[in-house]
Amino acid sequence: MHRLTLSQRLVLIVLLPVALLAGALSGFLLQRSAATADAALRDRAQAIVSFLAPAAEYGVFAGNRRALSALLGAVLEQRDVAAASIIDAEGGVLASSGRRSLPAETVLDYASNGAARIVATADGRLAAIAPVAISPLGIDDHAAPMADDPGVIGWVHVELDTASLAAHKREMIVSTLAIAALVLLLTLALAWGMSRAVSRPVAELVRAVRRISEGRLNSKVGEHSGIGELRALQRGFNHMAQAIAEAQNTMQIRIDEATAQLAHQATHDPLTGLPNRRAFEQALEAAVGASRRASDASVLCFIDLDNFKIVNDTAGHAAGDALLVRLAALIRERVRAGDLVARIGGDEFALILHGCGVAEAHQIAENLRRAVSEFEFMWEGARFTVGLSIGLVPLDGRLESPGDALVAADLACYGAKRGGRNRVVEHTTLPGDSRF
Ligand SMILES: Nc1nc2c(ncn2[C@@H]2O[C@H](COP(=O)(O)OP(=O)(O)OP(=O)(O)O)[C@@H](O)[C@H]2O)c(=O)[nH]1
Repeated sequence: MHRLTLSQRLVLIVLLPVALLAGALSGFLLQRSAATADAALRDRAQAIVSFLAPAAEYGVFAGNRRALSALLGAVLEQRDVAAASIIDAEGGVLASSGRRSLPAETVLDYASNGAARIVATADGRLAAIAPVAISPLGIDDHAAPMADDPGVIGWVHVELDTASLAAHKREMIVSTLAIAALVLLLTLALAWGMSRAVSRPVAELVRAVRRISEGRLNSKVGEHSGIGELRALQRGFNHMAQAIAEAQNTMQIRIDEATAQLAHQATHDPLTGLPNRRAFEQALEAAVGASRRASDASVLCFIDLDNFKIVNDTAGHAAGDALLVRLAALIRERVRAGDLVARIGGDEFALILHGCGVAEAHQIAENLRRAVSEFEFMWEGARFTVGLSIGLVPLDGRLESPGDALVAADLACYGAKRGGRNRVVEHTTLPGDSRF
């Protein structure tokens, strides 16, 4: 039973009681109708002999066999009458018609010992026996003659064939079973339709829940169930699935934003928004590698602000911060789109000028230096100017590592500081060289 599907269970729930009821009702009706048919046949047999006995009185009394035979001929024309006979009080057959099942002695036995007037014979007939009595009043329903009544002068006996009764019973059984089968078939069709109306939406919901649990959150079900409660369930499910999908989308967007923000924070300077030292070191490693592998030349510039500390000390840290932001933008505007500008320390910046010759790099660096030195920073009425000391190193494949490149650029910048600040100095010797 536990292996049955929902649909099969629903069909069984409806069909079982109906089948039991149909069986019980059919049995009851068949029994009742069989009993009624039996009783009707017995009544007919009784009625025939009750009519025949007084009619035969004169013939028996007079021994008029011809009249009695004519009487029996009329009786034999009655429906289902298979045989009839009239016997005298001693058992002598006065008239007989049809093929009798009960011999005269047996009829006399039944009659004389007062046994039932209606008996079933061995070959399936129904026999009715009635006395023929001399009575001025005839056969009286209220005072029927008894077997040992001296007025009894003979007996009439009629045998009814029960074949048509049996056929009638068979017809009853067949038609009752056919009606029961029809009722069961109709109930089955109805139960099947009902169970499908319930089980199909439920199965669809189960499939959708499974899809959602597998991560397919856009799963929906149809909202066209004919059953109101199920339709409400379908709508509710779709709203719920949509809410889950939207919550998931919102969450994913926030996760993506947070991830992007974290990635940006990991590689950018929060004050100026420029790539930070970490991003710069990665870019420098790539540039040095490219210069050594494919002679893909670049130029590294190490930039240190001149006299920046004065701004901090005079106008405060916030002023220093604001100046750093302005200078970062100023530098960014003056290099090419593909060049890298990074803030790698407090007042230190670095440039990687990709695919750039030394002469062009000098031009760019000089342009920057001039622009910064000409820039006047105003803060609360005070005016500040700063300069740039720039150390320039060609990444032409001769430097072995990013570390070497950075040391060389730092040294060149230091040279610019030593040379009086606000200038561009190119580093021309190699690491390992005694002058490096
Ligand atoms: N406002 C601000 N100041 C910073 C920041 N990071 C570093 N500094 C300051 O920048 C200054 C850098 O020192 P120095 O390079 O010696 O100052 P300088 O005046 O430029 O000296 P020279 O390079 O010799 O010209 C220090 O006073 C630091 O406190 C920052 O993020 N914001």
